[in-house]
Amino acid sequence: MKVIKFGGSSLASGKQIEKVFRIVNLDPERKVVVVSAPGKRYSDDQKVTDLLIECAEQCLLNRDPKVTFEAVIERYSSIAEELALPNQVIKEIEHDLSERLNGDRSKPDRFMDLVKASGEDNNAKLVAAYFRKQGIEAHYIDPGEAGLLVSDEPGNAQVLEESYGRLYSLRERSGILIFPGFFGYSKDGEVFTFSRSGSDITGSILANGLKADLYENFTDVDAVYSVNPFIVERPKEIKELTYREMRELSYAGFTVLHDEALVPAFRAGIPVQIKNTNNPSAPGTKIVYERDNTNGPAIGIASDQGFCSIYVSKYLMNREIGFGRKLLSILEEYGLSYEHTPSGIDDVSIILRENQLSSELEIEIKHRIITELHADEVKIERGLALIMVVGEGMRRNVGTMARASKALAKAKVNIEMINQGSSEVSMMFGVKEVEEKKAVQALYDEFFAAVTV
Ligand SMILES: Nc1ncnc2c1ncn2[C@@H]1O[C@H](COP(=O)(O)OP(=O)(O)O)[C@@H](O)[C@H]1O
Ligand SMILES: N[C@@H](CC(=O)OP(=O)(O)O)C(=O)O
Repeated sequence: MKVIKFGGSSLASGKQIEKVFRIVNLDPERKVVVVSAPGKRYSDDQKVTDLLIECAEQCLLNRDPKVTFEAVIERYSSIAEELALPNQVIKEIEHDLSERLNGDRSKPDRFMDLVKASGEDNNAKLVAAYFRKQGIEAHYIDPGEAGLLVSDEPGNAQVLEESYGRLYSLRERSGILIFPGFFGYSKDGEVFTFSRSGSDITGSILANGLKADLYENFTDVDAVYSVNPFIVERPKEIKELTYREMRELSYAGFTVLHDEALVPAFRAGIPVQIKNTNNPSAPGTKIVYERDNTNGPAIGIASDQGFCSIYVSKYLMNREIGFGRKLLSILEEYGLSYEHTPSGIDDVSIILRENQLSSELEIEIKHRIITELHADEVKIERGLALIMVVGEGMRRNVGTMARASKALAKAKVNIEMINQGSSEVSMMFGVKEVEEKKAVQALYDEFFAAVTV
């Protein structure tokens, strides 16, 4: 039995949903279909989830959401029209969304989640109606009834362990099960969504809960490429990679799969296959526990912008017990989360997402580190990009760091910081955002030019 998830790009129009129907029907093992909300039809189109967020924001500001509300309904209507679905389907969607928008707004975060979740919920109902119209037994599944329980963290929910056992009983249901992605229910029966792109997580949870043989994730690219195709032209496709490699890469910028979507499948030992809805015969990329290591030290290079570093130096820092703890507890007091902490004998850098650090907060934190920790120097640098070179092969190949730094030097990219992950499957380079493209290209040429991935 297989769980198959379709992303927003695969459900953006009636034509796309017809492809989804054909793909599901091609393989009788494809029983559980997880759907996202309709995504972009072309590059500057709007995702339904973004429209819903706008709608909820307008309500919270006591503004009339009419125009945005109509834009959402128009997206579903045009899909229904293409698929020749009865108007009743759209009437129900309209009714559902108005009810949500007229609901309790006293807890804005929860209100937002309830509205956001309607994107996938209503799309699942629409897709199920289409499958039935095509003569296939298909059922919309309510995640609450199915037992998908999550923590009550708005916009950032986590699955609760007991969900897995409950979801298993879905195996007994007949027909194709159309399950909305992106959200679950708290123990109090309220809707909470995962973080953005979280339908990938739903698919993985279901694969685990139902003990599926495979979790197929259908998107709009033929494979996971060794580097973001927007940075390097026609990069090499990855045929197979490990959970660990994919987790590092998705966390560091491979948006093709949510970085939290691997753990549930990994824990149950279920392989994940990435495939293209627009080209389903392409073999895609398989994510597995172990792979043959034939491609040299690196399998992929991911990068992302929007980081800053807090550099702290103090003579004899190495001898001061508790310095690191005190430093991190200052950040903790302000609720800041950090990504990396490369360190030397007398200095340490803390890398964090810069959108967490306003200029007022920057001044306050700097002041506290100097006065409370008696640091010699504190420097905050913004506009950094982090580049992650990832590969299980690094453990076996000597000199990978030397090759990477030499390639960056040759391209005249200044390395702001280096961090070798303790997992030994990744190394991180911090560079100025303006140098990101050049740096990624240089590393790609170094590690992939002569390699079959
Ligand atoms: N290394 C990579 N390999 C493949 N796609 C990538 C990579 N890095 C970023 N992407 C982007 O991920 C996109 C697919 O993910 P996403 O937009 O979330 O799709 P979906 O709508 O199917 O959920 C691709 O269109 C591509 O632009
Ligand atoms: N629709 C939600 C969840 C999701 O997973 O979407 P997509 O499959 O289009 O990335 C979002 O946009 O965040």
